[in-house]
Amino acid sequence: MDSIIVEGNGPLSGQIPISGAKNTCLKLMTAALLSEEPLTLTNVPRLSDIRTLSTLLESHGCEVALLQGGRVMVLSAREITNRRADYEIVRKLRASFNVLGPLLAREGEAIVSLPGGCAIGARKVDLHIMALEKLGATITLEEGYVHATAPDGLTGAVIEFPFVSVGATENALTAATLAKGTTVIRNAAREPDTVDLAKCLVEMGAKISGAGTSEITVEGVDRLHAATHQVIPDRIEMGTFMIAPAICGGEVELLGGRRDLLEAFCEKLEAAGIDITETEAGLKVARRNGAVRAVDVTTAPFPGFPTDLQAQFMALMCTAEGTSTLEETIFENRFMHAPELIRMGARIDVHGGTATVTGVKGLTGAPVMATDLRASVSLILAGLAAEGETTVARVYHLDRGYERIEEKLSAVGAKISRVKADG
Ligand SMILES: CC(=O)N[C@H]1[C@@H](OP(=O)(O)OP(=O)(O)OC[C@H]2O[C@@H](n3ccc(=O)[nH]c3=O)[C@H](O)[C@@H]2O)O[C@H](CO)[C@@H](O)[C@@H]1O
Ligand SMILES: C=C(OP(=O)(O)O)C(=O)O
Repeated sequence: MDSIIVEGNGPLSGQIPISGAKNTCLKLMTAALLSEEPLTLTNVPRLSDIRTLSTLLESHGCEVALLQGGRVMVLSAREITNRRADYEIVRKLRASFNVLGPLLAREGEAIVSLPGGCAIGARKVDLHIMALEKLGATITLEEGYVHATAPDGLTGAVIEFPFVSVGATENALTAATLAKGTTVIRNAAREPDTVDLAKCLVEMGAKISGAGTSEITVEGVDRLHAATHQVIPDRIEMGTFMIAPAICGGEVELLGGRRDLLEAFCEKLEAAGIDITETEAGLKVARRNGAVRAVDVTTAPFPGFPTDLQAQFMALMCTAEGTSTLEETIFENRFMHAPELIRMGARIDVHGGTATVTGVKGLTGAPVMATDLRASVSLILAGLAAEGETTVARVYHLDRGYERIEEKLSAVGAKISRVKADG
């Protein structure tokens, strides 16, 4: 397995282009299963998660063609040839569980393995199942697979989630597009990913209103048609790279960056003393002088502070002036980066869902282990701020979600390189 080597860095300067959003693109790809006609996606990120989901879609009979060096993807599901989503693929990423809604809505049956993804908590699927049952599906759990049937099709219903689930909202949304009648999804996720999915479904002919609010209404239609849709910028990649100049000093412009996708995070970064300016090309982030201040953070569904940026923010807080409290409310096991940061000299106490971070004068490079996607990148950020060399092992997690990360960070002056497993 490859490793990444990072050396402590001075100020960064330059531009980083932001790729299309992984978590959005994956859900858009599942929508292709709803129609016999092709869905063309542009601004597709080149990531292993995208390749893994392509393989899964191909296993259902969907043709996946990549154009323009992988930036454009044409998905044609003329015919569904297989309704079973295999454990060997689904275990690799959580989003693959979202083939369930589209397969069930189109075929009246889907057999999908319980998902995997980052080991950051129990990550149940009861809300997905509840939502599809409301739409009239019969669901059983058979040897690790969710078997859903609706031989006469799905029927619109009121689905009320007890708390926000991005994945369950999206499974309900895609399934409801082909259900008979009206579906109302209450306490729906408001994440930009969900809004972009709804937008794409509308472009495919679905009748959806209220996306971006807590109540989404879907009028079922008989069929969806061809569409072309541009994937929104990756707000998590953007937030990650905003931390780089914050932790090293300097000024970096994020090309294609959009503040509206990350308002809560931007406010916390500003409270820590970082300058953020909207430019014509995106967002400029600078730490011109002075130390970073400690700031408390609580993760929450959108528009709150994203759980996917908690690890990176913790890396920043490790060298901030003062003590900060980071509360993780989405996942019960998402502090796996803390022990690794401690190896680099950080002072962190974790109690349940709360981490208390006391800033230290400097971190020191160390060999560390990447445990999940966002944890991996937090170690790279910490490595950029540390004295000496940090080797981050097991970086396959990183390649799931960050496109050409060494290239992008090197371009702004970071000392980062990859050691290939085969030498
Ligand atoms: C609300 C939230 O921030 N969701 C994040 C979550 O989406 P993802 O869709 O993976 O997770 P959910 O939004 O569904 O999960 C939110 C919470 O609900 C729980 N749950 C979920 C479904 C279910 O059927 N039963 C259940 O109990 C989960 O265990 C979790 O504690 O991880 C993604 C990848 O890190 C992030 O991009 C999303 O922003
Ligand atoms: C945790 C993530 O991915 P997954 O849901 O596939 O584990 C992520 O994108 O941060």
